[in-house]
Amino acid sequence: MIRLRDVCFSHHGHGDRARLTLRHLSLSVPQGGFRWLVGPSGAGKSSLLRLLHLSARPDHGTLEVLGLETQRAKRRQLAQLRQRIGMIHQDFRLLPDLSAFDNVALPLRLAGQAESSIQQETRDILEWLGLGAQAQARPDQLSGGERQRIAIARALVTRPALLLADEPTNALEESQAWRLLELFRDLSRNGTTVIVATHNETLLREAPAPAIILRQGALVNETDGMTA
Ligand SMILES: Nc1ncnc2c1ncn2[C@@H]1O[C@H](COP(=O)(O)OP(=O)(O)OP(=O)(O)O)[C@@H](O)[C@H]1O
Repeated sequence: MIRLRDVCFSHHGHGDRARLTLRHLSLSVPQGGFRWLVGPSGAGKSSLLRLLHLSARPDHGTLEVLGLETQRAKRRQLAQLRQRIGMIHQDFRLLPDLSAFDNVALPLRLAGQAESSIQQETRDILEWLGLGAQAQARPDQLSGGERQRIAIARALVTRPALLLADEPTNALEESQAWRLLELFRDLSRNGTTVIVATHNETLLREAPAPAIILRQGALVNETDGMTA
């Protein structure tokens, strides 16, 4: 379960006056729920994903992620919680000096998993995403779509309970985007909460699902089908 009550958030930049980026957001997503996250550029979609990924904290209000109220949680609880969250960043954030394989394996290594199962699971997900042949390539030797699929593999390899995706299809061909969407839906049917920020009109039109709609940091409404 994800629950926000009256959450406000501002970016505190260098010397700039902080501007309210998210305004009094209250919403909830049940475990296993799938939500599109939509709104014009600058509406606050990435900022909301940052809060849910525990990379930033609300200035105000309460934020519950996977049942844990984050403001009351201890540092260790937050670290454990973070290991249950998969995040696909808009700019991929791959480590440039590591191979595709080692980028994907990293969260499993950080979680202290046995090397034999790391090898197996990393190979499996790379194969599934059609990247078996690129396993030893570094990110700068890969295309944009391949890099995006590495970022997707890294987010999925830990089988997260919450998957957050920021524009995960923008470098993908249409057939790959549909395949990814099917995967997200399967994950959600199997109990993973999935929140996908997108501008992809085709996906939104062809795959109606409840949407969290933001405008200028405020929630417009949550719909049960098509987005506004
Ligand atoms: N690191 C930052 N420092 C200061 N302001 C920021 C920072 N990141 C985002 N903002 C501001 O916060 C607001 C919301 O940005 P955010 O990236 O969350 O929007 P978005 O809906 O994800 O946009 P896009 O669709 O273009 O990715 C914008 O006004 C943006 O300029």
